[in-house]
Amino acid sequence: MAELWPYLRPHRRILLIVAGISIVGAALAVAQPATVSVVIDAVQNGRSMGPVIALLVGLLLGGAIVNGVQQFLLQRTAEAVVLRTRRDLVQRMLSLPIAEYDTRRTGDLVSRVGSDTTLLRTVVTSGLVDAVAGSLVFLGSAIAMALIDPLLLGVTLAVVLLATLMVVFLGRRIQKLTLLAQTQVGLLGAAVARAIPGVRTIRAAGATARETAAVDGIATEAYGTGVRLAKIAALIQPVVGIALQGAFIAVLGLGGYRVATGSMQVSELVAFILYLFMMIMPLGRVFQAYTAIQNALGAVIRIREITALDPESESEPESASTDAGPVPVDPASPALEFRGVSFDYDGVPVLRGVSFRVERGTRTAIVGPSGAGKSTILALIERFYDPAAGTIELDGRDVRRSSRAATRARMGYVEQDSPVLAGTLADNLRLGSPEATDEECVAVLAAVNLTGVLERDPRGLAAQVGEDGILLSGGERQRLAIARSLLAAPDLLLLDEPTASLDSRNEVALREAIDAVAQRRTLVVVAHRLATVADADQIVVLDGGRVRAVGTHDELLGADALYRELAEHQLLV
Ligand SMILES: Nc1ncnc2c1ncn2[C@@H]1O[C@H](COP(=O)(O)OP(=O)(O)OP(=O)(O)O)[C@@H](O)[C@H]1O
Repeated sequence: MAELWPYLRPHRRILLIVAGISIVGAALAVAQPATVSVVIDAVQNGRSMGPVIALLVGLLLGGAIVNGVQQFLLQRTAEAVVLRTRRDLVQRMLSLPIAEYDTRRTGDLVSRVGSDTTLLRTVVTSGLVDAVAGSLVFLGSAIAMALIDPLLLGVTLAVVLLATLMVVFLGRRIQKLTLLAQTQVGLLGAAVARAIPGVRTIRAAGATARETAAVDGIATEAYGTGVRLAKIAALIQPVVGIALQGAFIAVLGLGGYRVATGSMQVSELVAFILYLFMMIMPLGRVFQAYTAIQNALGAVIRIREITALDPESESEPESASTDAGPVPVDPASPALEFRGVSFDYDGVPVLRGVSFRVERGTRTAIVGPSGAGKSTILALIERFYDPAAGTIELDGRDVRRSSRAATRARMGYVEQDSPVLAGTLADNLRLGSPEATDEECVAVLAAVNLTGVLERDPRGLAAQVGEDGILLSGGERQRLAIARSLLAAPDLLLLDEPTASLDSRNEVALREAIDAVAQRRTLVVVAHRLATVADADQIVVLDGGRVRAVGTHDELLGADALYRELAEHQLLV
């Protein structure tokens, strides 16, 4: 319960109310056998039965109504528990440090939000409150039974204890197996999430059958675990059944003997047997509750694995005024400066002592062989990761002295390969500037030569771009992302050129889009095509994580062998 309490705590008031209602329901139920006993006595002694029967009907009806209200409140609370857990989970999932997403599998994360949270529902509906009410009914019945015949009660409790021990033993196994089953559902999600975006590659490689078999294999394993769970859950019902029957037979035999010898009244035996049912029926529910809790605990382990992770840390701004307004900018300071920056991905060195300056309003290109660390430089400026050594300054100020949100708000960033999200053109444009008007959206699309995309679909801005923007070409995706940055009008734009080769028309369109954004702002482009950067104010040549040379195209052609080689490959000389 200690593990589950944090999820139930926000709903404790309504749960308390439901527990109160269920106690009323339990009291109404406990009163029924006693009333039946009074009816039997009345029949035996020829007294009037009218009022007692009316009372019995009232108890039955009242019990049914209370039960209905309780069920509704419980279901509603259960949904609220799931909603809150999903909210917390998604909020944490989207704010983890970027490095966390490098190693986690999307499908598995999705299944935690969808499937694991659902298991919390049953704790509330079939579990918790029933356990409280069930225990009370159990206690009430036990007291009533003790008053009627303590010996018969002793026999009953011995049987019940045996059943409880077995259920507790089985419950432990249920928790372990649920965790395994949910992990397998996560793996299944991950396998599907891998296959769907890669479906073109899989189809082209003729690997559809093998991929299907791989997913099928995981689904079959999940089935196997489900069956093992079902076997254990199936054992619980018969255990409770045997307890009921065993206790019933023992009580009937012993009680019948005592009635025959005259040491017990028939009405007492009938009432005792009714209490016996009343005691053991909720026991079935208490056991079910115990199973549901064990079940949920398996899922909670997976939910907590994410919610226990620290979100991306916020640097302490130097003073309260830092985030309150724009930072006073020293006009002499460069827009961006790297000073001896080194960085590792999980111990693998990627950047070593990188230093360069980017003056305000200029265009800087970063070039170098594949894997040199170019994209990593942009990731560090965006503060997706922090350097292991050295500093990065924006407007003469160490970025670690401002909050990440404030730093990011001052720049635009266009990712290399998937800078577009599923949804419409308008959704993508308004991602960073939700208040932009349709006219502004159309204008930025024109600025990056995307009017054609707007016109070819009658839905215009409401046209869908497909998963990861698959309905657009590589160049169009990049230009749409550039248009998005234009809308937010940042001072500094970081642009990671697409690695995919573009046809010459798209390349010209992309270059024009870059020219459009370069006006009135500082631009840092990771360039894979030197044609895009030949007219940059400065070019930083990166090789093996180190800066080899910095200069203009013409300077570098003469001074740097690697740059010259890259340029020759691209027929620029
Ligand atoms: N998230 C990551 N986790 C671990 N290693 C990474 C990660 N991203 C990149 N790397 C590694 O860091 C090195 C530099 O990668 P980076 O993407 O910065 O290179 P790049 O110069 O932009 O290459 P390209 O021109 O091919 O895009 C590569 O060896 C790459 O394998």
